[in-house]
Amino acid sequence: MNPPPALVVMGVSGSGKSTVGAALAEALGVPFVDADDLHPLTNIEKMRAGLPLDDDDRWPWLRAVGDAIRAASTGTGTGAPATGVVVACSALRVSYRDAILERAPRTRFVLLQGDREMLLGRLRSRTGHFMPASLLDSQLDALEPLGPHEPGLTVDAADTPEAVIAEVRGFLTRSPDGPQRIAHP
Ligand SMILES: Nc1ncnc2c1ncn2[C@@H]1O[C@H](COP(=O)(O)OP(=O)(O)O)[C@@H](O)[C@H]1O
Ligand SMILES: O=C(O)[C@H](O)[C@@H](O)[C@H](O)[C@H](O)COP(=O)(O)O
Repeated sequence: MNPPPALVVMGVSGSGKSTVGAALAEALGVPFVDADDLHPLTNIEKMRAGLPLDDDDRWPWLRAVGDAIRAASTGTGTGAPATGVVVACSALRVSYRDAILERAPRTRFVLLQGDREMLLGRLRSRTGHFMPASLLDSQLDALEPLGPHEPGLTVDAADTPEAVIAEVRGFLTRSPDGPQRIAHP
């Protein structure tokens, strides 16, 4: 049997990746990985200083994210059985998602899409995080929505985590196996 697919909960800063991703992993009974924890310190310091990351900053990080997904979802290198995994990762551009798919081909993406005002409100009231609200616009500029040929689904970032979990469960039931390409609205 194929191992369960990996899910990447993606979107701009403040869209709820960490919150929804952790709740989704718990609901599905699989491990959760926050890609924020895979950034090199130089990336964290750059964002903390209010500077957006560029491709050179992101490629090594995305490779590490892809490797972590492959390891967790197949058990490779961990000695653990394949369990599936949920990862919170911005994965803003198609090319970034392709880089993840190269390493972990059965990954599906869950894009949390929200409007700027809501996201800004969330970031301004979030405390204890390195990412300043001033970087939101650079994130929205970089974001490329999921295309019709990408595997995954787009959901409303304003929904409750429970509602997103229900949508993802429905999606997994409709396409339980393999890297199907799902049409997006
Ligand atoms: N679905 C949601 N509804 C209401 N608030 C949320 C939701 N998801 C996240 N939040 C809140 O918004 C802020 C940003 O969420 P977070 O998960 O850190 O986003 P991201 O990981 O995408 O940057 C946090 O303060 C979090 O509590
Ligand atoms: O590609 C990037 O520019 C960063 O990875 C960024 O998108 C990511 O969102 C940060 O890690 C901020 O953390 P939060 O998304 O948790 O705010």
